[in-house]
Amino acid sequence: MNDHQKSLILSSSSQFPPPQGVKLSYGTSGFRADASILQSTVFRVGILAALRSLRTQSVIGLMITASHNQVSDNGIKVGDPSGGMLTQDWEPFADSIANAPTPQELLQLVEEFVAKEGIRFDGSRPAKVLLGRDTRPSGDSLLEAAKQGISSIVGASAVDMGIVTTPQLHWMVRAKNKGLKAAELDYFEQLSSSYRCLLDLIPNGSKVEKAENKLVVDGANGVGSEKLEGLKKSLDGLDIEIRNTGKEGVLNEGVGADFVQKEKILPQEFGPKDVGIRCASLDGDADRLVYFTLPSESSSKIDLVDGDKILTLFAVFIKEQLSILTEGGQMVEDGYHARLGVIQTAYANGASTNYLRQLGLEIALTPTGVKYLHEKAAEYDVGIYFEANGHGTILFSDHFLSWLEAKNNELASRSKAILIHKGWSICKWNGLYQDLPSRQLKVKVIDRTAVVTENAETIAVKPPGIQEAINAEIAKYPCGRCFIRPSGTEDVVRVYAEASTQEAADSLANSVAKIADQFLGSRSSSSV
Ligand SMILES: CC(=O)N[C@H]1[C@@H](OP(=O)(O)O)O[C@H](CO)[C@@H](O)[C@@H]1O
Ligand SMILES: [Mg+2]
Repeated sequence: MNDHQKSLILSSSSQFPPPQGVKLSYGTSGFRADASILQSTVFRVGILAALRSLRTQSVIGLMITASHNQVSDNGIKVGDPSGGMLTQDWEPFADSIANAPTPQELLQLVEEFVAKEGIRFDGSRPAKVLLGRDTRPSGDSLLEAAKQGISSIVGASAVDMGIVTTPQLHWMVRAKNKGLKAAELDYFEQLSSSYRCLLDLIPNGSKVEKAENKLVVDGANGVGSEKLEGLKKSLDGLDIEIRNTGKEGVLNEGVGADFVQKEKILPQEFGPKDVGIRCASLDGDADRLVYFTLPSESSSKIDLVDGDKILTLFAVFIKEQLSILTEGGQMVEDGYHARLGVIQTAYANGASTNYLRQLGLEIALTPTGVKYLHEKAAEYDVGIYFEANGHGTILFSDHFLSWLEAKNNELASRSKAILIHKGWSICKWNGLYQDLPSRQLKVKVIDRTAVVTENAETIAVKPPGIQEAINAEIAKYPCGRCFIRPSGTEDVVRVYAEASTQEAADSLANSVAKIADQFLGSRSSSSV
């Protein structure tokens, strides 16, 4: 690092003093806090992104969003060259620079890290960072802070992709690094043409009834609604109505995937007229999707088709596809066995895990957060991961894809039979298994980091004695399951409970919330 570079970091960072008395950490999905205290953090993550770009000699993504959090919060997360999340190896550096009290200390941390990582400033391939943001009003000024951080690294450039969804930004970063077209229209084109390819596998058009074709989407009053409007234009034959577009309501307030999944009631703007119709909810940055239907006009209680059910549908379908390929000993002939893995977190409904296990699937459990699930899924030839709240995707290994390409003709002619065979409605899909009743609570404690967990967050090892107290409660409930963990996106401890009836799940969650209060010191608790 030359003197010019050092003085650039010192002078620009003096414009962004860190907030006093606050310790931020790169949580489940980047930094999140009240937007008013994030300028300095976002500026510093801008520096980190430019360094990551130099280190990987690739384009890096920065997304300014607080997803499902309330509108006054914001946050920032880094996207790695592959389109995934920032490698976890860099998170300690993110934490340390975010909390460095002075420009001099910040510079020292950067210098040490640059030396450790062997980052070179020879100008051969300058840093490039793609920036995206959700619809939060604080997004504009945080975007400026990120740009300032990026331009504190000599030669680095920031490309503003505007208001985009989180999946769009990840896709754009990946496409850029593969030398492919990476504009928003290219994204829509890829999604719609892939969808058309799937439909083309069904001879004589779709078997789905006209009424089943209608989909009403709750856009969470966020970015997803506008983007879905754009995508709709290139999607023929799908009858999509979008509500909660943000023109009137407030982001994530009584709307969106997080609300729907945790409250299990209709979001705003939905009502008795929607009985029996297939509905879906996105979250604030449109990287979560859950489906639901309203079974009866007399109540706003919904039948939820959550991330676990989406995962199950994919798992059933892909397992069938793989077994077709095995028929006739084809895979054996090749000496190749594709490994299919299903990845869940402790929040997965126990009934889904049982169902998947009965199908003979290999199931892995990771801590909460896409970064953990994605990493685990990448260990398989086909890795399917979903959080119960609707984050997820399917990963195919390069090896599997090239093997599949070689078998292309064979697969195309056989897979038609499977799709015709299905022709499922949302009710049929939902009926794959019955969810166990569950309840989530948040407990506001004095210091949530006092809770330390193990075994994919299913056991609290600190504070001492808390797990024993929780176990004693669980033992009182048939089919009871319960765990606590500190949230990585909000200043709360989360309680999750499952039991054989809703009353029992509620009561177990409430008792364990009280235990959390007693051990950790409460600041008052609330549901969901
Ligand atoms: C119980 C729950 O839904 N937790 C969510 C939530 O994380 P917490 O660390 O629980 O606050 O936000 C994450 C990011 O959106 C998401 O990945 C995760 O599943
Ligand atoms: Mg989100």
